[in-house]
Amino acid sequence: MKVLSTPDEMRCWSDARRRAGHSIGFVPTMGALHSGHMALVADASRRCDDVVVSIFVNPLQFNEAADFDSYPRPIDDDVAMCEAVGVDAVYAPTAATMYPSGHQTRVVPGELAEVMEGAMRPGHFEGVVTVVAKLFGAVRPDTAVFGQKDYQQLAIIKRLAADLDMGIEIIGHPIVRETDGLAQSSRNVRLSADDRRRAVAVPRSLDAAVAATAAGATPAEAVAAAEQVVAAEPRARHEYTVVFDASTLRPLDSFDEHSEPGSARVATAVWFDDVRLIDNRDLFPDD
Ligand SMILES: Nc1ncnc2c1ncn2[C@@H]1O[C@H](COP(=O)(O)OP(=O)(O)OP(=O)(O)O)[C@@H](O)[C@H]1O
Ligand SMILES: CC(C)(CO)[C@@H](O)C(=O)[O-]
Ligand code: BAL
Repeated sequence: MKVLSTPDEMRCWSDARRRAGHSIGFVPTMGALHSGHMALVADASRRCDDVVVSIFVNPLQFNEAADFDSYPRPIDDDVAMCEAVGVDAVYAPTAATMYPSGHQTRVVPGELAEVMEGAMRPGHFEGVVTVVAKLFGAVRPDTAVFGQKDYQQLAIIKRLAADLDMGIEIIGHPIVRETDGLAQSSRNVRLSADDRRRAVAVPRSLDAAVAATAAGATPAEAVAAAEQVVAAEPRARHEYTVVFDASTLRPLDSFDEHSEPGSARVATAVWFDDVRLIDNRDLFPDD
């Protein structure tokens, strides 16, 4: 497995693979890898001949300096994990390589970035879309796999690839959960043992929204059912719960045209101390 650290090295590797007739699958990450990331890698390797994983904690997408500083960075473990599952190349540039002095171009996302995470984290998606465009430019993948855990990010990146004619297939991989239902996330390691147990309130709140919807609730009632579960957990600080159209991400007032699987979702953000957890679910699951 190759570990590459500049865009030129990355492009050169990728061009050679493509000349050899290989297709390239790409999994962009910020490191602190867990089995959720490994599921994305497995997905990419089923679809493509070679798999590239990028590891870069992108300063441009952090709207809080403390969150950036405390983001876990176990780079040696991450590289070992990639090697163990047969990743072909890790792209791990430094911030100075990605954003050398004089770097000034930004990619601006559209309306999809204005709600939920975009409303709560000003500038976040401009940072995400800019770095993903740069990573795509260095890796030049045929296919890129993103997690549905960051559902809004996935929708925005699908638009990025389509709107900028990138010719890259964007795949959304289902959320990988711990046995108690908590979505796997790099930030989970920052929860205390007690908060980790209590954090199950986050997926349970989404379960409550799904159950309420199945019982005929309106979107507002489904949100209230979810919020009630979080409110019952004294260590949790609720930030938002939204029921939205799965394609446009617009909040829903009614389910009149949204009763099919995949048509409407619920998303939430909840804090435990200084750790912010996000999660989302299909409101009309077909299982
Ligand atoms: N539990 C999961 N299931 C599916 N995909 C996931 C999961 N966790 C992360 N991903 C995906 O992995 C990719 C890289 O995410 P990232 O490196 O930010 O990890 P993370 O666990 O989401 O960390 P955090 O949310 O704490 O920043 C993203 O496409 C993300 O959606
Ligand atoms: C896509 C991404 C790697 C861009 O930094 C990041 O937002 C993430 O890990 O989801
Ligand atoms: N996985 C989302 C990246 C972020 O929280 O910045």
